[in-house]
Amino acid sequence: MNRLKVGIVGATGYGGVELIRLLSNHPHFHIYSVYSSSQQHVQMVDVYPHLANVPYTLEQIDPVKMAKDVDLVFTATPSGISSKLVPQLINEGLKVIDLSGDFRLKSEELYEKWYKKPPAPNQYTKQSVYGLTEWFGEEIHSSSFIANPGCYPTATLLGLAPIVKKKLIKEDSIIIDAKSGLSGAGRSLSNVSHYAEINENMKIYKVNQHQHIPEIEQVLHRWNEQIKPITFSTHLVPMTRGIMTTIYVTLKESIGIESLYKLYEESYLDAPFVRVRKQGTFPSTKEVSGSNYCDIGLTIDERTNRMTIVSVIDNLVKGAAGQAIQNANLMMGFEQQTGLHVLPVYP
Ligand SMILES: NC(=O)C1=CN([C@@H]2O[C@H](COP(=O)(O)OP(=O)(O)OC[C@H]3O[C@@H](n4cnc5c(N)ncnc54)[C@H](OP(=O)(O)O)[C@@H]3O)[C@@H](O)[C@H]2O)C=CC1
Ligand SMILES: CC(=O)N[C@@H](CCC(=O)OP(=O)(O)O)C(=O)O
Repeated sequence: MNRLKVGIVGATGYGGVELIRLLSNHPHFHIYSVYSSSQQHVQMVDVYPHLANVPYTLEQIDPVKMAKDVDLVFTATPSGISSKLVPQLINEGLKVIDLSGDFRLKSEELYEKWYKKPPAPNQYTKQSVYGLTEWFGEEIHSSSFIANPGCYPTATLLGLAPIVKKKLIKEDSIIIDAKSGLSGAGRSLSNVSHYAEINENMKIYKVNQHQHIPEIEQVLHRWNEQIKPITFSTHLVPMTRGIMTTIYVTLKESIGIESLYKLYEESYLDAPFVRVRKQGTFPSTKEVSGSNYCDIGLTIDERTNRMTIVSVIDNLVKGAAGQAIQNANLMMGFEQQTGLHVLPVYP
């Protein structure tokens, strides 16, 4: 079988370089071109010395030429850039998986409010399918344009889906306490990601203003219209990769822990990348690092009737490049695991 030719825009960033790592093992996708807005005719090895044996040279972003060269493009570009670039790629007939937040929110007002940027043209946002693979697989399969989910929403929504869909929780009770490693902020340096600022430190940021709040609420409403606004806090922790979301919800009625485990296990029976942990155990970020897994642990506090759900992912894999490839697999009719059979890197 001829391999499908794919292109990567933003290959010099963390999402892009993770796409290169994972696609290098893919039996059906072949990285044909990598593109950059700032560096052309530069070899990838000169940007990333760890890619010493990778032959790619950065090319100019030219939608017309791209459409002649490749079948599918991953855009690992910042929000505000994808909104302008992706429509050009779609107009050229390319299939697109966009890793940014530009096409995830269906409401232009919400995008402007939370991203503080002009929204993408509505006709393209309407076409996009939200790529939370485990729950929207059928739509993804019949789509040619995916808005790949944010990293925090991926961990949060996979943790909440079974109980929200079954309407088991009080609708105004969702609190999400989330932590991320530094690579979640991308490759460009800021004061926040300065070693001296983050080493042996922990910081809360974007308090009640995080752009992933409306993304999470949009999906929760698809599952249960009665869900009320969530409380969602994000923290930077001194590690390179990983996201942990600790989610608190109040149950409407008391439910045995055995029944909850049964619900989660049944919900993810056909989801090879979601691992519901054994009762009484909780996942840590290192236990999924470098892999496409989302690991979930659960418990109920019988004194308060509150449930605690812990969901961990690698932000660059299941939170970005891995899920993007999982979606590309479904879109092209391959098994979702194709090319993603990697165990976590431990320790
Ligand atoms: N890091 C993460 O964990 C996650 C990131 N995302 C999203 O994925 C996208 C990429 O993130 P990430 O890789 O971390 O970011 P980085 O900052 O590491 O890389 C982004 C890349 O975008 C390219 N770029 C910048 N400006 C332009 C432009 N005007 N036109 C075309 N390309 C441009 C740059 O490459 P060049 O200069 O070579 O063009 C840059 O290397 C973002 O939208 C991010 O929000 C989503 C989930 C998780
Ligand atoms: C650690 C860190 O800074 N993480 C980033 C994740 C950004 C991201 O992925 O943005 P979009 O999903 O909106 O594209 C943040 O919290 O803003």
